[in-house]
Amino acid sequence: NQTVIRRSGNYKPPIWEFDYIQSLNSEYTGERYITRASEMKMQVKMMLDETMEPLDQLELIDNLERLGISYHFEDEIEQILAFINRKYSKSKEPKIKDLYATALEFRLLRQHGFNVSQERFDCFKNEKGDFKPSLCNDTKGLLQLYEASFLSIEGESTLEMAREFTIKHLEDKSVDDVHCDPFVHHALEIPLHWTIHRAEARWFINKYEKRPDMKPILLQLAKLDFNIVQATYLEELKYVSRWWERTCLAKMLSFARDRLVECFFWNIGVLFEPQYGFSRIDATKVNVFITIMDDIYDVYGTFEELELFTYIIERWDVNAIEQLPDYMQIFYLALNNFVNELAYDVLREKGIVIIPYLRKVWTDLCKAYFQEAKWCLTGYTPTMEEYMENALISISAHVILSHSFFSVTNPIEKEAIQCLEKYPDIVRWSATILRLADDLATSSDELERGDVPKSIQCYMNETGASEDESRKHIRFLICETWKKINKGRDANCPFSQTFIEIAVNLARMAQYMYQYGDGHGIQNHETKDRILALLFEPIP
Ligand SMILES: CC1(C)[C@@H]2CC[C@@]1(C)[C@@H](OP(=O)([O-])OP(=O)([O-])[O-])C2
Ligand SMILES: [Mg+2]
Ligand SMILES: [Mg+2]
Ligand SMILES: [Mg+2]
Ligand SMILES: [Mg+2]
Ligand SMILES: [Mg+2]
Repeated sequence: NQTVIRRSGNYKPPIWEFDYIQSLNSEYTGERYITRASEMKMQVKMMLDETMEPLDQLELIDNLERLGISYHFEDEIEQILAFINRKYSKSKEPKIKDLYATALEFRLLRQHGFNVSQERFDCFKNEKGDFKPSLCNDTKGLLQLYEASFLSIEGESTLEMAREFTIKHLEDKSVDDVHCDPFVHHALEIPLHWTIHRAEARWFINKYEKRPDMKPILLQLAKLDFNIVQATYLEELKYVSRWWERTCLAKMLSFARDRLVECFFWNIGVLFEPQYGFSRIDATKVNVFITIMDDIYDVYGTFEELELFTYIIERWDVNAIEQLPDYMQIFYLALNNFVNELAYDVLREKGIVIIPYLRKVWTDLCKAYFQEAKWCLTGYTPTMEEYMENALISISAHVILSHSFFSVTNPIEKEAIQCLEKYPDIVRWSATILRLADDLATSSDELERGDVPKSIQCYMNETGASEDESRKHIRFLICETWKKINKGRDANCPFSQTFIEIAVNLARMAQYMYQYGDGHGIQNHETKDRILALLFEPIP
């Protein structure tokens, strides 16, 4: 047979090898730490009960959330916020005029699903309807108004104006005064509403320690809980790393990205609560299979091989495996085994057969990949609409979220599956942010190596915009999609709050992973440092 020319992704080997991962141990797995943490949680529960002043309650809740320990006190927090929400709507006394308190209360209520109106900020506008310039001296208030503005939905002009007003004045501060409040730099990097819990906790714990009003019990519980949860993650990582080693897929498919730790890391952003360990392990396997399949289509497979592979996957015909080239045979069998194992666990625990649904999402993914391969082969640049219709599938969010849905949902209701199959809004919006954040970070390398034109290039081709203008437009689309996510929370799909949070966290994790370029494929030092801080190094 003629020599086949194959592209290469020039991917570097993994930073952390199997033996290193297996050598990792955390002291925080001991029973005594769990006991100690439970005692401290009781003290914090009492603190929540004894705090009566609304602003103190709001600040305590905000600190618990930023310290990463609010998930232990969800009921108490909901009760306090519901009371504050009821009280506000009834109270006759003049509304609080303090921007900091108003914005903090607004953000926390919106974050927890209370539909409070943006009109609360009208008292901070002048007769022209602009925010009073005098506010730009109130850094604390500006910061809270900035964070609150990211809870906006479409058409909320006051919050849109608040975002522009606060970004302008906060950027001026961070440029003028290098030693300005580290919270300003941190906020301008990523707004709170878009950050993942574990990353914010790791950063905020250090800052909280230096605060004059720091409460020692909160700091100690936050550190201990962070380290206990990290020890849980480490055991899961070692477990799934043994699975990965046993498959030998990294060796046999050496053209693909070997990124087990990164594939696991995605899941501490998406599904961080300790009790979801098995879901994180399965979700890591899903990410590993997607990453390899993506490289089979983007990098290594010849067009004929891809055509045959797509044909066989569409029929999910394991007997036809003989027709595939060796590297596709081993991959397909590994994927088939994984799908069957997951389906077996769900049948045993939840009494429902999910094989047809899993095969469908993998098939849809392959067809979307093959569509991109055809455009790449013919050199066709799709319109933005054509590209996005296909790229919302090829970014694999529906595969990731479908597996998570079956893993965390119990009982699994038929109408929820039917809603999931129709590619519901919450999945589409999460996919949109994942796709756009991915393209912003990975498209330059992908085009250099040879790949389908991505959203940036499609928009440039369609509108004549420059690359900078196109990237700005993509970032604008991410903001607009967040407004849909913010509104869509009370969508009438019968999904659990847990699943909706997972879908929203996938969007957050995408922006986090791609914040400084391709953190997944190129393994930039920011992602490496973050993995060390969140996964390997306990807080001292
Ligand atoms: C899990 C993922 C987010 C999905 C598959 C691997 C990824 C890290 C990313 O990889 P990429 O090559 O950038 O995907 P695409 O741009 O080729 O669709 C797309
Ligand atoms: Mg939760
Ligand atoms: Mg790719
Ligand atoms: Mg691809
Ligand atoms: Mg990409
Ligand atoms: Mg790629």
